[in-house]
Amino acid sequence: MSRPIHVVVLGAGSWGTTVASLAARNTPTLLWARDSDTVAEINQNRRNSRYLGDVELAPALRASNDIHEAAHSADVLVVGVPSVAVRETLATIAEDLRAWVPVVSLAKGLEPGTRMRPTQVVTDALPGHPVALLAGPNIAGEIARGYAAAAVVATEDENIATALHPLFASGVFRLYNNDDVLGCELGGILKNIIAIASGMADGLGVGDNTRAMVLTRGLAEITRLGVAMGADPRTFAGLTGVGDLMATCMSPRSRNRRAGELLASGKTPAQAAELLGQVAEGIKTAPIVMELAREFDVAMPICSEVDSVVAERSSATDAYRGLHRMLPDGGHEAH
Ligand SMILES: NC(=O)C1=CN([C@@H]2O[C@H](COP(=O)(O)OP(=O)(O)OC[C@H]3O[C@@H](n4cnc5c(N)ncnc54)[C@H](O)[C@@H]3O)[C@@H](O)[C@H]2O)C=CC1
Ligand SMILES: O=C(CO)COP(=O)(O)O
Repeated sequence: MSRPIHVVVLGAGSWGTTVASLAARNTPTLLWARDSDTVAEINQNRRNSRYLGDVELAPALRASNDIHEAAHSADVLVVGVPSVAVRETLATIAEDLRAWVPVVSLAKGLEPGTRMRPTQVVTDALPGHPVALLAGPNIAGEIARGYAAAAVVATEDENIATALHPLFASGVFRLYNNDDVLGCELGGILKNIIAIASGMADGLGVGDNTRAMVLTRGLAEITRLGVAMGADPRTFAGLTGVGDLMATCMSPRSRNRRAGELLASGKTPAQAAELLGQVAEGIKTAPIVMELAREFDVAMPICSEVDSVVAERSSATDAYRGLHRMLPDGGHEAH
């Protein structure tokens, strides 16, 4: 009988823990957490209360503090740390990982400085390892609680995608394949910025039509940049495009949407990040996306407004000027 595939997940935040718990229902799975209290809580109480409250994790899930031992035991490695930490985390374990172990990226941001997508960073840090992306409308807290969802395994090698499915899928977590890694990854990265705009809209109390306009025009600018960079336009109509945009812009659990609400209430980006206590990738990604917009000569007016707010050049109210409620006398309501 063949030995089961061992999955190792690096990063025990809300999504890394959720994906590890999904995998642990299918195959032996080890979750690396840098915090020893988190390791103890997962192993003893099947909880990661800092990130997932009272959610009960899969009984078979094990956690460890030892990143080297964890990486050494991996047949499949999942990277669940924020985008800014992907390179340094993988550099730590480059010598521990066996040859050809596939690496699955969960991150939805761009690396400051290089402007690389997380799958590009993986290839750079671990040359020779097949790389895949897991993306889609996947708010961690809901999936951890067992609500149904779907995601896309994006990789250029269909055999790898097919081999990964049984490790993560369940009756309520459906997986699809897509070989447009660029389009799938950009959809997940760029929607975070539109979600900040959507949160600002909620915070300012604009109408539902106004918010729908922002989402629809947001999808248009995501697609424009993606196509200019070489992605397939059809990808943006799927789960990793409009699907993830809808979930993130509408969910009260989305950290990016909540960051937008906090900015609308007058908090600075630093205060918003502090209050969230979890990563909202769009805050750091917005200026990098504007560099790409300039390089590819693509108009991205909504991302530009969000970039101005997170750089503290303007306020959320400024960003929504012209989109406020018109009063009977023809004036505009000030927020
Ligand atoms: N939470 C969600 O619903 C989803 C999140 N994602 C993406 O997954 C990635 C991870 O997000 P979350 O788990 O939500 O983040 P989180 O903020 O909940 O947790 C981040 C984890 O990474 C660790 N970490 C942070 N900086 C680190 C560093 N320098 N070195 C090592 N570990 C570090 C933290 O200790 C924590 O365990 C992000 O790129 C996010 O956009 C993708 C889909 C869904
Ligand atoms: O990417 C996500 C859902 O698919 C998570 O969004 P937030 O990071 O805004 O919570």
